[in-house]
Amino acid sequence: MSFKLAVLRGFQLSRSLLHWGLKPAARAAAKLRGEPLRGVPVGRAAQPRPFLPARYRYFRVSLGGLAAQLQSRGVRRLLSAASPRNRVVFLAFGLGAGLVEQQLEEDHASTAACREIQALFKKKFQNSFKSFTSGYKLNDYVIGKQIGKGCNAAVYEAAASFAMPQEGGRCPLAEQKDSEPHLPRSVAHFPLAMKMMWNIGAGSSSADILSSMSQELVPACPQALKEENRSNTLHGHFGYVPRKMSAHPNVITVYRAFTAEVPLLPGAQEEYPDVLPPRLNPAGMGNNRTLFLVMKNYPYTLRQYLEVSVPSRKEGTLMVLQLLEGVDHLCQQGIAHRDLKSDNVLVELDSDGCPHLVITDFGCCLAEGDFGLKLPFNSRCVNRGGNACLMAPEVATAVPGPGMIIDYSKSDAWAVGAIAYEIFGQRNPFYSAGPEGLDSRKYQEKQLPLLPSRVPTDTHVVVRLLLRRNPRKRPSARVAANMLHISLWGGQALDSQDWSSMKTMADWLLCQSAVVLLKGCSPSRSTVEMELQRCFLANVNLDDLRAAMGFLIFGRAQHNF
Ligand SMILES: Nc1ncnc2c1ncn2[C@@H]1O[C@H](COP(=O)(O)OP(=O)(O)OP(=O)(O)O)[C@@H](O)[C@H]1O
Repeated sequence: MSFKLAVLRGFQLSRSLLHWGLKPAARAAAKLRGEPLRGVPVGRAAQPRPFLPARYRYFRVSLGGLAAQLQSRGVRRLLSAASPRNRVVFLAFGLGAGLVEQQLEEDHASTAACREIQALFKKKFQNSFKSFTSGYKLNDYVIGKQIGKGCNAAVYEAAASFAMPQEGGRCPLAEQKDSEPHLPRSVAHFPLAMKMMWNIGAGSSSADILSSMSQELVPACPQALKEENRSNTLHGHFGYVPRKMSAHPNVITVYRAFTAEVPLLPGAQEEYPDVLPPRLNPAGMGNNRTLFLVMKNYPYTLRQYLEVSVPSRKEGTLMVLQLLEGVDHLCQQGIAHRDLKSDNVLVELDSDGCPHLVITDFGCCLAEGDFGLKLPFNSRCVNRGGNACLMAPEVATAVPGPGMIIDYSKSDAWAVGAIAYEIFGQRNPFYSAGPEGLDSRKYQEKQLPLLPSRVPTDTHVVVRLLLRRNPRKRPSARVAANMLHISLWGGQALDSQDWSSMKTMADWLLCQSAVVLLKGCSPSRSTVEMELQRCFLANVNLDDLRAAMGFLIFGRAQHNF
């Protein structure tokens, strides 16, 4: 090996320490020098880098040990005794190890900055709910016409005397935004939506109904249930207590949930006679009481919205990003929606006319306290979720058996990838019948159709990565969301910079925080963009950012070939 090459190798080896073995190496070095370990969270540090192949992980640890030894006095003594040629090679190693130290310092500073930024933005999302003591009876509401229907429920527009729009158009229960002029008239006059579940076989006592329809209560706010029902659920009176979720701008909030006798609502005899109780239809099979859920009334579902509008490039990306933020929020709370589709996403327009998306209909969700996002799949009777077309490959291909588990931690993110085609004006490839249609159980990634050329490259990259068959090679919703945040707001500042430098990233994050804080101070309304930026900063984490950057660089490189 030539002298120059040896020096270069020494330096390169130390650089790879930086890249792959940074924290273990630095820990070992600090330990050898008897210094206390600072700042680096242990659990996080132990996680493998996204592109470090498993076979190199052992190597990472040994490189770490090597870096530590380079710092030790013994090696320094060895250095002084070595020939000039070897000394230069050792020095090159030393320089690299010095860089490890420097990078570690940057890491400490960036981790601390991330923590502070998170704390600043992690305020609880307020869903503009005002605590009323009423709204737990059907009689509290005026019910208008039917606005939707699924396989399990009919949804009606509703208003409540205690929550009617007041002078100036403000509704105390579900606060109207300044975008009211965009809304169809009925939404302004009926600010609420009432979902009446169809009850076949769930019994007629409140406890039985709440128990068997408990998934619908997952997005319910703490005041949604009346005190006695709340304490029943809290004390596990029902066999199964689903997780409760905190509010999020991209997830529906159920304001009220109560049981009542099934009324004869407009269109009932014509549209769903079979599920009515015999009291209303002698041939009906429904129970006498059922569950009612009160939510905000949204003017469109995503499917309806896309039938009448073509989102711009940026709006399309913001829509995908909102779905990812909503899904990430669910994952963080150990909940998988399992039935994401454009009918289960509601849309309203913000004050700038940008579509604001919320995920709704939790009837198929997985929200069990014991297993989190992993479902034991030991029998065919276990329900693996809703809509089979948009079932992620790992769910659709799972075979039941002893010890089998379905991991849902990235399945909703996969569905977002499929819905992105609809957002960008194409047919969802997993819906189309015929030779062009793809089957999530069998498709190959190269069969995925290209998105229209107007779609930004990074968005294209994210969609393709989300639709990877192997969940281990697929980014999580958080990482995919970060990729879009970086692409939307980091581009200009960071394109020309060295992203591997944590300092560059931390500087950018601090700038973003300042911008969002300043925008938040202005009396103007909250917009989709502002809300998304707040979400990003509230969840900012160094490892997820690094992973997002890694995926972006990798995806961009692939896209250009
Ligand atoms: N909050 C709301 N605001 C406006 N429309 C709504 C609202 N909630 C539901 N809808 C409308 O009602 C339809 C049916 O609602 P939902 O999907 O919750 O019922 P479901 O019977 O549980 O559906 P599925 O067949 O997917 O199980 C939706 O597709 C939508 O058109």
